[in-house]
Amino acid sequence: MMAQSNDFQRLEKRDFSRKKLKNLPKEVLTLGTDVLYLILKNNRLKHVRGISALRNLKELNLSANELLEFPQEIAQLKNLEKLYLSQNGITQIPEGVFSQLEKLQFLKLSTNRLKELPSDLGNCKSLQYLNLSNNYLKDVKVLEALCSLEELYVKSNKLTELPAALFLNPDLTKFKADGNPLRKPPEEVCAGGVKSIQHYFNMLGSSEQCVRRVKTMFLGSSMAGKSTICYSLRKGSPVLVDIADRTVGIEISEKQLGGFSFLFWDFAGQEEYYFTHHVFITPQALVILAINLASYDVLDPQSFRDSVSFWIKNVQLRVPDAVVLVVGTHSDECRDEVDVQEKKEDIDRKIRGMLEERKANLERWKKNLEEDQKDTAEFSNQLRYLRQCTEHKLQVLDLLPMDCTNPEEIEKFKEYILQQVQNSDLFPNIEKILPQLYQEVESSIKALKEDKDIPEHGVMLFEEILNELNEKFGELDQEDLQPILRYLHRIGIIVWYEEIADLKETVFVEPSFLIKLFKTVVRHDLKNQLQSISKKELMEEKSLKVHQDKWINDLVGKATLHNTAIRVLLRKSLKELEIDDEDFLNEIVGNRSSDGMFLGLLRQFEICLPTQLNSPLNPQAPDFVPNTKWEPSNTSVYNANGACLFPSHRMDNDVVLRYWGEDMNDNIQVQVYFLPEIPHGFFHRLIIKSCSLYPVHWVGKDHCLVSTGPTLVLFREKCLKDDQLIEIRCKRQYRSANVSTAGGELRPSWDMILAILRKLVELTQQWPGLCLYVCSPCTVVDCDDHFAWPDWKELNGHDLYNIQKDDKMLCSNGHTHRTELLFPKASRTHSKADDK
Ligand SMILES: Nc1nc2c(ncn2[C@@H]2O[C@H](COP(=O)(O)OP(=O)(O)OP(=O)(O)O)[C@@H](O)[C@H]2O)c(=O)[nH]1
Repeated sequence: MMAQSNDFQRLEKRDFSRKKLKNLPKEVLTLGTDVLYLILKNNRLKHVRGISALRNLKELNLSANELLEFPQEIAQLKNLEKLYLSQNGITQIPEGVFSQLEKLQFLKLSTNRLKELPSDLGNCKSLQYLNLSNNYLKDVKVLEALCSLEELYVKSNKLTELPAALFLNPDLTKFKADGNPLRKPPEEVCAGGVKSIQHYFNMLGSSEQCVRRVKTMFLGSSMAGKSTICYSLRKGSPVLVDIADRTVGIEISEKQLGGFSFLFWDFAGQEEYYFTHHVFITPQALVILAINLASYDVLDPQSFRDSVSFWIKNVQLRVPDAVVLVVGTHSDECRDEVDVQEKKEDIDRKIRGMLEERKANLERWKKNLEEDQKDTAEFSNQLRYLRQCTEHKLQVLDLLPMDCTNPEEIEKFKEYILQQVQNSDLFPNIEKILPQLYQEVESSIKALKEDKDIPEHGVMLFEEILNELNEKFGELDQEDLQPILRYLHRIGIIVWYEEIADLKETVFVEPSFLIKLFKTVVRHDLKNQLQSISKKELMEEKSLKVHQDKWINDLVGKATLHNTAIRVLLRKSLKELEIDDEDFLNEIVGNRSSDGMFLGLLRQFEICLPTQLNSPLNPQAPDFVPNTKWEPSNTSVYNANGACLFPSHRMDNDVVLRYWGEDMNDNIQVQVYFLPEIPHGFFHRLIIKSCSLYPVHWVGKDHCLVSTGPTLVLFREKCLKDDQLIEIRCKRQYRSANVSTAGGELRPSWDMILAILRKLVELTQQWPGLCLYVCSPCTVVDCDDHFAWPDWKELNGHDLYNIQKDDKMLCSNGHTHRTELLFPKASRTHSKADDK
């Protein structure tokens, strides 16, 4: 009975993916009415003539092919419930197809070249899932009629407005629209989810306002003159900033100039603050890059790297669609006009060179892929992805020399900025439509700060803000305030982590206070800070000199900072900020039995890794080694509960290499290449993310080792022939001869590698300008060929084990490999597909 039903199912469901098909083979066309599910993804199909013969099809998967025209015959597949057409080059959908597909529930059309939708798409009354992301759509009004829609994705299109009626449908619960030039509702409202959008449209009904806001970020090395320009623009005349008033972290302010509202973010130049940038650097921004011309040296390549290219690459990775105004400050301190001109030309030329180089590198990657056509599916997937990367265009304007002490030049600079933001080629959509209430709440919060109705640190309970605002607005309730605060958080005016249980009641009305707090532990001179703790300060946390010595030793030796030390340092810096409200201090600092808000924030920002201090009974402590007798490395004088590991403080890889040993040729290996480079701080965050999955881990400077049971996985930063990459390696476990050596044995290794890869890909979301290339190298000595991973972009939510079907793979130099050593692959006996 069982066998019969399996046969029957096999007839119903046919999988022809990755067969390098250019036409539908006879074998498919003659399947007739028996087949219900047909998978043709990852082929090279340009058309599917004859498909209408498969009249009973319920599911058709044509994703990742080379279709340029929508296959009209699909209109005759009246039983179709699921249709996949993503990753093709379809430019147009004819009218009259979708009105025929009454049973269609699922439609995936992402990553095509659609500019318009057919008007009869609205007739698909059964449609529950629709994905139109990565197209060129300007209008989705037709979707209003889709009354059963539950999930809708329209990311990365050209949408400026969303139809309000779409959100009247109570079933629509999942919606994503990032990467669109939206004005109504603005992207920041959409990021808050369907409920926020519904609230926005409800509020808009009564009144609306047009806001022309320019998010302006001042970047550049320390002392370049960022604060000077920012303050001077605000005041309208030169403001000389005292060195003692250097920016700590970030300062946020707003200024009305020529009908535009400029929201200024003045970032501190010191590298220590770099980790906070991702919180504030947002899409569609104007970046003012300050470069000190007086100290710039045309002959020293390091000078360009430190003061220009580091920052441009940073912006390019984080905000690939930004406009960068380059300002050469301190021109008055240069030798003469000729010197200024020479430096200007040098910087402009080198910036152009840099941007060209990135383009050329992408082209080189593309060419490599084109030459390497051995597996067409992976080739076209990677190529499509590279094409997407090249679509981002960072615009860097020529350098403007400036003497920030000269009132005329400040005035000229103001005019220059206004001229640029009015240029619709550079800033196509500065206008945003907002309900009046959103604006009113924003200005009321500002007024509360100015009138000192709230404490200077700006840390408030949600309830407190609501009460304060209610005095003004009367009937404002929680449901109204939530989406508005969500929006202000996305804009960067406040910080509110509503998704974190411990923080959801707290709103940071002064985001810069948060960064000042981080400065307590994120600093180069942390050791000096620990040394400077006084006896009295130690006593407050019931600590002794001997503890202080241990804190210093553990910081230097293990890059860990004890939680008690953090509490002492934090208490000290809060006092320096003149915060003496004891309840508030306790809430932020915490105590021996409860963590305090600060530790939660450190975790949220992924600045450090919470770890346990050594304890004789704790096999989860950092130096526990699997399969060996557990012995504590020392018996701590201090047995408080926890500490934080700062990967950036690690100086070498000794501890990692001690447990890893030698690299072996039979290691399972995956390489992830980064273009243009691995972002600053990326690897440390990857360590923090990965180690939180595996409590047994060892952290080094640019190596990290994680383990579960006997399985060890190493990942490290590397540079190979000028290319930067992260390599993930796993040691093979060899079992006794009577155990099958089929793929199942490799599953624990692949599971760990995939877990780290997933974290890596998750992290790259914060750098939309980054290009990745994922591959497994040929492991034969001296062979430099590699096997590209076709589906790494689908790491989340897909079972990669079932993707590769062949048992063996051949590299271009003729070396044969078992597929399960190169890709996650289910063994024949364990394949889920076979079970189905
Ligand atoms: N002579 C002259 N001095 C300038 C000019 N621009 C800035 N300065 C001075 O340079 C010093 C540093 O300027 P800031 O504006 O604080 O520099 P910053 O880039 O904000 O520095 P960080 O806060 O450390 O990131 C201050 O003393 C300014 O007065 C300029 O064009 N000419």
